[in-house]
Amino acid sequence: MAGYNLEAIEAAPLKEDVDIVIPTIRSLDFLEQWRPFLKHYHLIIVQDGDPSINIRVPEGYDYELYNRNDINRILGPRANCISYKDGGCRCFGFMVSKKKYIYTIDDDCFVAKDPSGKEINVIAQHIKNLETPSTPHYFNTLYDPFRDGTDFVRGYPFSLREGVTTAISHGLWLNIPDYDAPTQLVKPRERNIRYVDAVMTIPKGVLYPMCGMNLAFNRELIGPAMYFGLMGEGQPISRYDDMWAGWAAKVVCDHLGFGVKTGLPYVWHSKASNPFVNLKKEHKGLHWQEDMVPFFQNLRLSKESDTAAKCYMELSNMTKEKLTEVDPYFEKLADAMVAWIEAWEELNPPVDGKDVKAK
Ligand SMILES: O=c1ccn([C@@H]2O[C@H](COP(=O)(O)OP(=O)(O)O[C@H]3O[C@@H](CO)[C@H](O)[C@H]3O)[C@@H](O)[C@H]2O)c(=O)[nH]1
Ligand SMILES: [Mn+2]
Repeated sequence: MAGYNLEAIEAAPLKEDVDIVIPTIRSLDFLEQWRPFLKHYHLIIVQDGDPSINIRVPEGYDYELYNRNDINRILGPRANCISYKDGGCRCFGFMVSKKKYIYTIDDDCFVAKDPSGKEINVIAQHIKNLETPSTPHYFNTLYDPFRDGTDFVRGYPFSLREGVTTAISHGLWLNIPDYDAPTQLVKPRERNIRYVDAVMTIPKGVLYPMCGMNLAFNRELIGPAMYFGLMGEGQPISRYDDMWAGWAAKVVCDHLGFGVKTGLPYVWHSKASNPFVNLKKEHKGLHWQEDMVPFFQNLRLSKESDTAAKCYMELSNMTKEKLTEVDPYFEKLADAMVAWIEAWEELNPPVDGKDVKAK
């Protein structure tokens, strides 16, 4: 696609502009294998669970590490908005970063190979996805027209070919797919071995189940809407952290005129979490998603909400108003959403008194 120097994006991995956020309750040994691709980047590690455990960060990495004591110290009374004993604690890392882009990855994901056997540079592909426009208003049947060797197909209106700024790049997984507990239970041996060489824009008005395992986004544009909710210990729900963030961030992107892509790059997801444990953690979410998804599908944000933070405050009011009838938990979640935005704004004061506004 003319006008975008994809070679240059590949050669320059934007190391000054990207932070890598890793939530972990296990070990960081997986970083040994990632060294060729991740060693140039700054890591923000969010250690979940017992803060007295010392976790080892493999040699040579530049990193910040936060445990629960650090989160409590930095956020004070607002620390309650960060989940405990749930991968959703990763969003604390989004808040303390100062970079334009975030790449977040789970600690059981490894370097995947493309069908030619070449190791996949996840950051290079996510940056390509993010630095080229999305096309949410009309579907291109040859997928992302901004990739090398393809373009807009016949019948694609020229007025729409400029596209919109991309805010989210959702990458996929080989080996262990991101299934819910019931699907894991009935297909314990299923593995994803299908490498689909495609990136596509998720159309405007369409929601999707966003997985936090291999995800990149522009935190300047959409960071405040990437709240992974209030889940885990002390809450009636877990493992819907990324789902909540994905639904909210998509409606905010649609409202502000930003795009969301899904597809490449792949990671190799190594570990199947225990489906029985997952069922216990997820069962309320399995019921509530039948209400949460229509809630996000039907809501309309106001014209006055012209930044991600303002949209998110409006979403918090709507959550309280509409979802509390599903369960009183949603009132707590709505309050946590407000605390999240207040904490975000304290740690990320608007530059020159201004937030990033919609186009
Ligand atoms: O209490 C916890 C549990 C986990 N983590 C860290 O979060 C990620 C993902 O955890 P895990 O690999 O156990 O979960 P999966 O089922 O394979 O992954 C999917 O579930 C999602 C919902 O939480 C998650 O985003 C998906 O990728 C690992 O890094 C764990 O160490 C944690 O911090 N606290
Ligand atoms: Mn996993």
